[in-house]
Amino acid sequence: MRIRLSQLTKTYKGGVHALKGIDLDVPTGMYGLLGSNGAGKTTLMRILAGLLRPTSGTVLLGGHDVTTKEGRLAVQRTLGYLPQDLGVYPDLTARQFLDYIALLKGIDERSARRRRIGELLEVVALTEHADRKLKGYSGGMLRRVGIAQALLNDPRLLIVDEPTTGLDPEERIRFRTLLSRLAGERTVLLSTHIVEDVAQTCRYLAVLAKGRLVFQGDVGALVAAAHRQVWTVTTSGAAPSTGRIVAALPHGSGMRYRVVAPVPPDPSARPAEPTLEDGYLALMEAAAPV
Ligand SMILES: Nc1ncnc2c1ncn2[C@@H]1O[C@H](COP(=O)(O)OP(=O)(O)OP(=O)(O)O)[C@@H](O)[C@H]1O
Repeated sequence: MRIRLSQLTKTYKGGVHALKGIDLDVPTGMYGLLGSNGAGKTTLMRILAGLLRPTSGTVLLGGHDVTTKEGRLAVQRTLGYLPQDLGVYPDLTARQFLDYIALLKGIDERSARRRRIGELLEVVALTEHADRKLKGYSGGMLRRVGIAQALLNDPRLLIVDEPTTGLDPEERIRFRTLLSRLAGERTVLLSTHIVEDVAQTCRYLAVLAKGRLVFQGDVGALVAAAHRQVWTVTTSGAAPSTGRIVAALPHGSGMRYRVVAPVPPDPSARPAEPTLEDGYLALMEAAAPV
């Protein structure tokens, strides 16, 4: 399902400008939305999910304008949302919890619910834990229950807000692989501040900084934008005084620094091959130099 945003703004009561004139076009497949804390990601996700009204602008999901009541109703059935803070009932088992959400989503027929929940427990690899109470689940397992509830209505658009925060490395990799598998013909919009999650799963991404869209395009273009902006500096110990240091490793009797800066941070600096993280940091550096 294609997403088209035009001139989208959100100003909260009290005057916080959370989104400032966003124009964005999201194709089908897995799409990353990167931004630091407070950049406006959750605000954007909640507007897309129809839970928050924008101050101005249009939001088209598969051609329906979700800023109108008719548009929201039209897309409700084709949208799945995993919020940052999904509340669960700890005394329910995963199967009971999913059954309860399926009822809320209007899957009235008991056998249809049972079948769908069985399928989804398989998809998220929780079948063997399905009859355990949620209070005994790890963070990663709870996140997978969250995905299962978002998939109950087989949505064409799946919105996931910072799903890997706080997960251990194995769970993070497992979770993002699951999201990639789900993408296929769906649009999966992954909002995160973890650059590696986007690098490993998305071909396209957008970057938000302080409510503004500062990049949209393919991952390769953001990496390429950091060309000749990433440097290796080897010193006897002292850190370079300009640029953003992204790594510092002991090297012989001194130190080797990796630095993101628009110009060489030191006469001895050598250009280094950029990664997506470097591209992201170079963009942030340009938006708000340290
Ligand atoms: N209900 C609200 N009322 C007033 N200001 C808000 C509200 N919700 C968010 N904000 C402000 O809007 C800005 C964007 O917040 P938002 O939660 O969308 O960012 P985010 O990128 O999701 O951040 P995080 O990664 O920390 O969740 C922040 O300055 C935040 O303090």
